[in-house]
Amino acid sequence: IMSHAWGYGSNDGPEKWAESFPIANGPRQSPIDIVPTQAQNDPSLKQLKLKYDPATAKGILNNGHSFQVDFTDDDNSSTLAGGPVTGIYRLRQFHFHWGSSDDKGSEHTIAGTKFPCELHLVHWNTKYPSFGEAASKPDGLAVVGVFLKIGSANPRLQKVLDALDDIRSKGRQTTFTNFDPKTLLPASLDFWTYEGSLTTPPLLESVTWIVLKDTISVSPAQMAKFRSLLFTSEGEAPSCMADNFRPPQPLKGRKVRASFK
Ligand SMILES: NS(=O)(=O)c1ccc(C(=O)N2CCc3cc(O)c(O)cc3[C@H]2c2ccccc2)cc1
Ligand SMILES: [Zn+2]
Repeated sequence: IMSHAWGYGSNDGPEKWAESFPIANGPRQSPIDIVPTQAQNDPSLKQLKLKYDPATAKGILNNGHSFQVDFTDDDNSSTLAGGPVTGIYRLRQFHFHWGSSDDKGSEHTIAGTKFPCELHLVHWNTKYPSFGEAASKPDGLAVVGVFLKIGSANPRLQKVLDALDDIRSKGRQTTFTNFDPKTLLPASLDFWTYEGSLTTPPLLESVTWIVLKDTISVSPAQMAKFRSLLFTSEGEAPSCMADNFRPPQPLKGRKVRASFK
């Protein structure tokens, strides 16, 4: 069968995904609206341990939905452990979701507040042989979410943003080496956590979400750089890559825990 081309437009966007991916209406879908006053502090949550080796950075790709920086994941050089997870998860890639204007763009929201951009660092559980295997298991993936807030220009984003000129259209990729994603994280690793899913098709319910409470800054000019990318391939009528976010999904009884008071 034709692989269903999904997107973020009115004909192929989040309101249509359930037609090809019925799990879109499942019990543990992401993102969600996080309501801090309803999150329960869990003292049993361990400190988040992120160990990233800049040498594992490999390339940067425009995949037609976002852009992602890919990492070599054939050993435990770049890993996540602690926090809400058991065992060791390997960093696979990071990517972003953003809006066409600064008043929207994030996938998770905080008591209804939207941020202009959200960073996702995707890790897979090494108890499984590969990312693809892990992606279909309930404890297969762990994604760290970081909100970007409009403020002063963030110098740590610059290397990523400068690479976007080479991957303007869908399918373009270029090498991207010697980059430490830890430089993209806020000072505090305080987090909320809940059991959820991929926020893009196939929407697999395999993600332990770890959403950081603190934000990192991004300037309006830097946001404009994100919006200079295209959803479309070279030769197609150009369509600006923006509003590539899924709206919050029903909590369906799930508990959100906080690592902090
Ligand atoms: N937003 S998110 O939930 O953090 C997310 C995490 C991982 C992925 C991911 O790495 N992949 C692999 C590349 C890919 C390409 C697609 O065109 C697509 O529709 C989905 C993905 C997902 C994916 C993950 C797991 C199984 C299949 C695909 C995507 C989104
Ligand atoms: Zn994402």
